[in-house]
Amino acid sequence: MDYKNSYDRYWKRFIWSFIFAWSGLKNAFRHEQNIRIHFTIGLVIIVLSFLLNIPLFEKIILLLVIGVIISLEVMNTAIERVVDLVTKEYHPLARIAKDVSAGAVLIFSMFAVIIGILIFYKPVVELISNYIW
Ligand SMILES: Nc1ncnc2c1ncn2[C@@H]1O[C@H](COP(=O)(O)OP(=O)(O)OP(=O)(O)O)[C@@H](O)[C@H]1O
Repeated sequence: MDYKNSYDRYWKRFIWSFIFAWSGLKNAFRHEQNIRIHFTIGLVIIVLSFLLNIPLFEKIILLLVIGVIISLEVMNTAIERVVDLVTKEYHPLARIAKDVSAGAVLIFSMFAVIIGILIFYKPVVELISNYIW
């Protein structure tokens, strides 16, 4: 019976952790413009990858990159909230924490742009040349 109880507790905790995570995502999506922008760009990229017949392996890379960027944005939001919780006053460490956290998103976004150009360059050039000739 003890085993049964702890099993139930384990699954309840597991399910509740998803509910809490979903609630955090809803909050971040509602309040963070950058997350909405990255989400929209991600959707556009996925639709374009189907329209331009991008190979499956490259589609998987694009999905991975989009997932990492949105996750980084969510993590950046969490750091911003913790900093705001610690101090509402101006503090050089608060500035550094927020700026460094935003810097992490910026670095990956720049690599994402390079990956996007490498993947889309050839199909887009082919599409344009087919359209012109
Ligand atoms: N408590 C603080 N002390 C010092 N500088 C701060 C503080 N809070 C914010 N800043 C600076 O202001 C910038 C903008 O911060 P703010 O929290 O307004 O926007 P954000 O970090 O982009 O968050 P949000 O996306 O919610 O607007 C930060 O990147 C940081 O440089």
